[in-house]
Amino acid sequence: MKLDRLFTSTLTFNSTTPYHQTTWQVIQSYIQLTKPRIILLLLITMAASMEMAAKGHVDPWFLLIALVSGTCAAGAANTINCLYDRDIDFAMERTRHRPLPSGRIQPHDALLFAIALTLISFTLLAVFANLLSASLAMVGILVYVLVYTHWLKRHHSQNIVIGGVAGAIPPLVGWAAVTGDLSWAAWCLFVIVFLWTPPHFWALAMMIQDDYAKVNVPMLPVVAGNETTARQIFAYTLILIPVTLLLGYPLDVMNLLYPLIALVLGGIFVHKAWLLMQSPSNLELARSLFKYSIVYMMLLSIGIVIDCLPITYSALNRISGIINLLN
Ligand code: HEM
Ligand SMILES: CC(C)=CCC/C(C)=C/CC/C(C)=C/COP(=O)(O)OP(=O)(O)O
Repeated sequence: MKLDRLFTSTLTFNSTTPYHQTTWQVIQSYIQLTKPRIILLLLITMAASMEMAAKGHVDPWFLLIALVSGTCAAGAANTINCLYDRDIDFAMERTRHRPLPSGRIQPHDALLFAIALTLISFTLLAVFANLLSASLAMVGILVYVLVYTHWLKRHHSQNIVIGGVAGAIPPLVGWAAVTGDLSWAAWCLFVIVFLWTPPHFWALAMMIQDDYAKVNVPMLPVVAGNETTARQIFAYTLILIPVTLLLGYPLDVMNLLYPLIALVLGGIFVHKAWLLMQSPSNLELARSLFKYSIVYMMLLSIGIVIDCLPITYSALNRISGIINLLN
């Protein structure tokens, strides 16, 4: 597999079919190319990291600029992934209607779009935040494109474990943008997203493994079967819970609310993974786990933000004051 596939305008399918579209349809196609729903969750993890780093005092304009930069970096990474994978995307039912395989966007236009997004992202972060956060965003793009998409996705069943590093980088970008460096707490958030990725993706891969098998992508359920995949999913969710609690103790960057939220959300995650491990061929359980993985990461990040807000801190102080009075 060569990287020059990014620059060739045709592959094994007809990607140059003339396609008539209105301006709004063209805009929609470009937005689709960036996989916007995935970006939203990436941004939520990044925002949580920023609030944690600033103890709930991030300037709203700075937050906005950082999130726009994050959107551009992730959008660029996803666009290049769509460009590289347009042959297998054409062959799979789930992805056949994406802008490149369906011919709504031409490969060279997608490449220019990705380059523009990359430049915007780097410039915004370098100018309004710092060079460390800008460089980390570039590392995110490189890991996703080179390590995951190019080297691992089509060649190794642990592709998404190592490739998951890319999806875990936005919290590092967020923390670095606020503080100019990286602390243990930032790395802890990185590890949380890293450990969350295999259960998130393998649950989905169990449902769509026939598609992956058809295009010879060695996702774990295709290569090792549902039983092994469900066991590995369970192991990752189990390790995830204590790691989420590290933010409370010993890192001490969270108050009391966060550990409670992390325990409840983690308990549900492990329970769902346990049920799947008991019946690995039950794809309804896999679907439920995949959907919950998204809710989990969203609520955990929101939990971090709420816990960091000064208003939560003063409310908790007031409650503990009342409890002390009652005693
Ligand atoms: C290497 C790591 C990852 C892989 C291989 C992966 C793979 C996937 C795939 C194949 C889908 C289905 C997309 C579709 O149907 O078009 C999906 C959905 C999703 N992923 Fe991931 N993912 C990864 C990491 C992440 C990360 C780090 C996040 C955010 C923190 C994330 C958030 C989401 C969300 C929100 C959806 C649902 C999108 C929708 O509603 O259509 N993913 N993921
Ligand atoms: C800081 C920074 C820029 C980080 C980039 C992080 C990033 C874009 C993560 C995306 C993870 C993801 C959606 C993988 C799916 O790819 P896939 O090719 O397996 O999915 P597909 O089969 O749906 O195309």
